[in-house]
Amino acid sequence: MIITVTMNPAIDKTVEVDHFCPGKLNRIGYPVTDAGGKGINVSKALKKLGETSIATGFLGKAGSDIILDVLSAEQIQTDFISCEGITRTNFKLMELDGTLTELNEPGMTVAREKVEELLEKIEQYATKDVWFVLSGSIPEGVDVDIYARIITKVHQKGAKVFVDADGRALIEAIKAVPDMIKPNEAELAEYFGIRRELSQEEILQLTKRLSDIGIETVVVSQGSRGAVFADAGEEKLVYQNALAVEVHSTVGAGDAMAAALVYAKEKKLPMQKMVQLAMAVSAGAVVTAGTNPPDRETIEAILQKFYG
Ligand SMILES: Nc1ncnc2c1ncn2[C@@H]1O[C@H](COP(=O)(O)OP(=O)(O)O)[C@@H](O)[C@H]1O
Ligand SMILES: O=P(O)(O)OC[C@H]1O[C@](O)(COP(=O)(O)O)[C@@H](O)[C@@H]1O
Repeated sequence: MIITVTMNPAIDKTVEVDHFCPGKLNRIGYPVTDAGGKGINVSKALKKLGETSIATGFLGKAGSDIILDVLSAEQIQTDFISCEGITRTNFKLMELDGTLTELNEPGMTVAREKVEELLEKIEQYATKDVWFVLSGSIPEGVDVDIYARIITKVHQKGAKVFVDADGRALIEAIKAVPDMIKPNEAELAEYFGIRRELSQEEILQLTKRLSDIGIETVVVSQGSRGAVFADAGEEKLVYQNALAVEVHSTVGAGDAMAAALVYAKEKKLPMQKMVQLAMAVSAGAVVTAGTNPPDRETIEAILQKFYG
């Protein structure tokens, strides 16, 4: 069983523009509106892979219907805690050359008792057959070490944890040694306090350093440059080029990759299959408009084309 936890869901509005001109009037077409937030995207991508999950976390009362309607239409089980406030809207501008500009709102403020409610809920779900997906930013009112607290609690019950976060939340989560993480290049650099672009050699070295902490699977995604995979069962790091596909929207590509990774772990697939699935599902998300994950046919077609 996979439980996705989204502390800060979002209604994503993605718009494709030829070229975005900062400081100028930019007229846009109709945006694609999606139910987003990292864990929610993972649940949606898992569904396309034929895997069920339960989506939990916090939802701001205003705007929650948009997210709940989408998840219900996709037959994804939900168990959110309703909070006062507005579910945020995040704006994404996709340019023809593949540049993505994101404007993410901070989200609602969560009351202390709601945090305790969520922790209790999560503890009840935790058994040795469960993978938790802790993904995305932490809203106001929630301590930044919440992911670390959850990891420690559910590990005691034998559950496994995947974390996709940035900044302080990632630093704290890593202290509790999750089972799998997927930082992107920028998050990797930030974690190690490096304020410049990393060379490929450095990315490999830093991936290895994270793996040496004891995190079973470390994947560093590098956008159009591909990804590096480190798995405790394997001696070598694996680097994969991104698959050459037509780019429509890179929003949600990281979450699609996260879904493929957790799916592969849950199904105990060998590393090579995990790598191929992660590359194909994330490439599929890039081909698909807006935040949405690729459908099954798109994934199968990409797997067939690139891996035979
Ligand atoms: N332009 C692209 N072409 C092909 N694949 C891509 C492209 N951008 C992203 N991907 C795929 O999606 C994965 C995740 O993208 P990335 O941007 O690194 O994640 P995040 O959204 O978490 O920052 C990449 O490792 C790659 O497999
Ligand atoms: O919680 P955060 O870090 O603000 O991220 C939320 C945003 O990330 C997304 O989940 C997309 O993430 P990726 O592009 O990394 O897959 C959007 O749906 C959402 O707007």
